[in-house]
Amino acid sequence: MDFIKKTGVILCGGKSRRMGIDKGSLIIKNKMFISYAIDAFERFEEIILATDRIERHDYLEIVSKEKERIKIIEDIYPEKGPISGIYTAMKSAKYDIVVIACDMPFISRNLTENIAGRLDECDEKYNVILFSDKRIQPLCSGYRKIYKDEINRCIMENKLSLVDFIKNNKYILFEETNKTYVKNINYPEEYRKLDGR
Ligand SMILES: Nc1nc2c(ncn2[C@@H]2O[C@H](COP(=O)(O)OP(=O)(O)OP(=O)(O)O)[C@@H](O)[C@H]2O)c(=O)[nH]1
Repeated sequence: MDFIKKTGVILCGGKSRRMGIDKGSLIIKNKMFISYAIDAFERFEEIILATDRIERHDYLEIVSKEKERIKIIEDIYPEKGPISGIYTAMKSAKYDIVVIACDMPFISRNLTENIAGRLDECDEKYNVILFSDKRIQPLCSGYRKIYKDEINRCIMENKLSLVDFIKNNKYILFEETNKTYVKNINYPEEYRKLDGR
């Protein structure tokens, strides 16, 4: 199989305050959320699990051993949210990155691959930002490694909004009408309602 020359990044840090337990370790149809995310990057040459503290997340160690292409990295800046995971991933990624969150169990391989394809097609200064469910989806988008220093500067200045970072730089929108792919599960009630859990 020819691998896609992009780095797939799965954000799996955070506090899970609303859910109460790590969202990546939740199970639907006998499979952990994190495994659905890994499957979405099946054809990517490199996969990064971006977490805040490795020792807190045993299940990440276990799933990372399933494939040689998976590595776990720890946020360089703690307590700064998803932007910190994206920055740390960019620093160690071989390629431009496609980012998804670990709490999107319906994510599709087609979607991640289409975002990767759009990164290849468009000018290399443009991030590729998903527009779905009537809004931009910064946690399911393609980012260029050239913005690493810019993102670092945002974090240093405590400007932690990814939406602001996106809007202050070059981007194109990638539209996806099926909003199910990016549905994320944040609350125990939402999890309980999932079919086949
Ligand atoms: N690497 C990394 N990922 C994060 C961090 N904060 C959140 N995430 C991830 O970003 C995605 C969205 O996170 P949220 O749902 O907004 O935050 P959360 O902390 O997971 O959950 P709440 O505490 O309930 O808001 C999830 O995939 C999280 O795993 C962080 O500080 N570092």
